[in-house]
This record gives sequence, structure tokens and C-alpha cells, in this order.
Amino acid sequence: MTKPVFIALDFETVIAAKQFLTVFQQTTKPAVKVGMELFYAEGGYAFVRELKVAGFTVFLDLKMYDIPSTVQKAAVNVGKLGVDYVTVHAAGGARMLAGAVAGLRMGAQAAGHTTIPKALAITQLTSFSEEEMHTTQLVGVSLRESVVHLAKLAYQAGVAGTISSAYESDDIHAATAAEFLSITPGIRFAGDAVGDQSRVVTPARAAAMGANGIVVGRSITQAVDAVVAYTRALNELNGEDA
Ligand SMILES: O=c1ccn([C@@H]2O[C@H](COP(=O)(O)O)[C@@H](O)[C@H]2O)c(=O)[nH]1
Repeated sequence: MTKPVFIALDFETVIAAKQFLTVFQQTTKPAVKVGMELFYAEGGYAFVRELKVAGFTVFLDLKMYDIPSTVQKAAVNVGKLGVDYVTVHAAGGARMLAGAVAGLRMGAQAAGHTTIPKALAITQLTSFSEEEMHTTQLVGVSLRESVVHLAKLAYQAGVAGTISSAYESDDIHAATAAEFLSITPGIRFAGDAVGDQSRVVTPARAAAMGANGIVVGRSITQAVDAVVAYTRALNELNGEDA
């Protein structure tokens, strides 16, 4: 199965996101990720619906994190959108994660969608270095141990996979199950500016490290030719151009 490259549509407005997508032909319709910036923009909710109607695979990256009942009720509404993937913070705990999974299912079924959105648990953000995680969270374990602990928690709560950097993918797989997904942002082509990310690899390295899919924002959206950059990421990830 072809591993997906989710293009992070981190645009200020829906108009800008639509403009960006015009360069992709119907035949090369990419999987897309809508994050907080675009979803909270005017028309963001409706745009997500439009993307689904147009046939895009949609990853809604809302990083839900609240008390279990609030997340469950929010997840019901998100499930009604009929998206394919939704993020929740693993740090919200087992009850919150289970609430999210149940809410997504209830919402999707209530709206008559045949596909139930897959919940993906954020472990440690790819912007964190080991040092920043320690100073921020005061956890006494390594970043890798923290990610694996949160991945196991998410797996046991019924979540479909994790968000982490590719550096942790193999350990996540070893600690969970073959079908449990490791989706990894923090992706750059060799030589690209890292920006605010810390744990960064190329698409080819992500594949070698066990990622099941990658999220790529600026290395595609700010490329001179976004279609070429997207195709390169897809080929590298799937071992055709590494
Ligand atoms: O740990 C995480 C979780 C989510 N993200 C999101 O992925 C993209 C990455 O964008 P780039 O431009 O490729 O850096 C962005 O939407 C983040 O919100 C992440 O980077 N790390």
C-alpha cells in the first residue's frame, strides 16, 4: 500500500488554501491536513466539508485536549464532518482518548458516514528537543521513553496510531501492534530550513525509520513547484526516489 504524504495546509485563509490546491490535477489529488490555523479561519469548517465532497483524504489536526466528557462531545461533532483522521493529545489520558474514539464513532454514524475517523494521538510534538521537553514538562525519562509510554497508553485506549517524529517510529511499532500507525511530521528535504521544528528527517529517512505516513508543510507549500515537491516526498517515502 502506498504510504500517504499529508500536505499541511497551513494557510491564513480558505482562499489561500484553495488557490494552493489549484496546481494539483484531479489525478494527483493529495491527502491534506487541515490544522488549527485554517480550521479556525472564516469558512474553515465548511472548507473541510468541501474537501471531503471533492474526494480528498482529510486529516483534521485539532489536537483535542480537555476533560474526557468535553472531548467526547467535541469528537461527536468532528465525527459528523466525515474526515479520515483526527488528532488528540495522548497526555489527556486514557479516559479522554477512549472518549475521543467513542465520540468520533458516534458522530460519524449519526451523520451516516461509512468511514469512522481514525484518532491519532500526539505524543511529544516534533518541535520539542529532549532538553525542551525536560525543562517544560519536568519528566524524568528520555523523550523516547515518554513517546513510547504515551503510544502504549493510546494503543490501549483504542486509538489508531500516533503522531511523533520518525526517530520514535520503530520503538512505537515494537511497543504496540503491526496495524498501529506511526504518522510523522517534522519532515524536511535535505537542505531545507528547519524553522521551529527540532526532530527533523527527510521523507526517505522517515520511511527507513518505520513511518507509515508523513506530514509535510513548508517543504511543499513554500516550494517553487509544489507538485514536484509533493511527488518527490511521495517517491522518497515509498522507496522510489530515495
Ligand atoms: O508534533 C507535531 C504535530 C503536528 N505538527 C503539524 O505538522 C505540520 C508540520 O508543518 P511543517 O511546515 O512541515 O513544519 C504543522 O501543521 C504542524 O502543526 C507538527 O509539526 N508536529
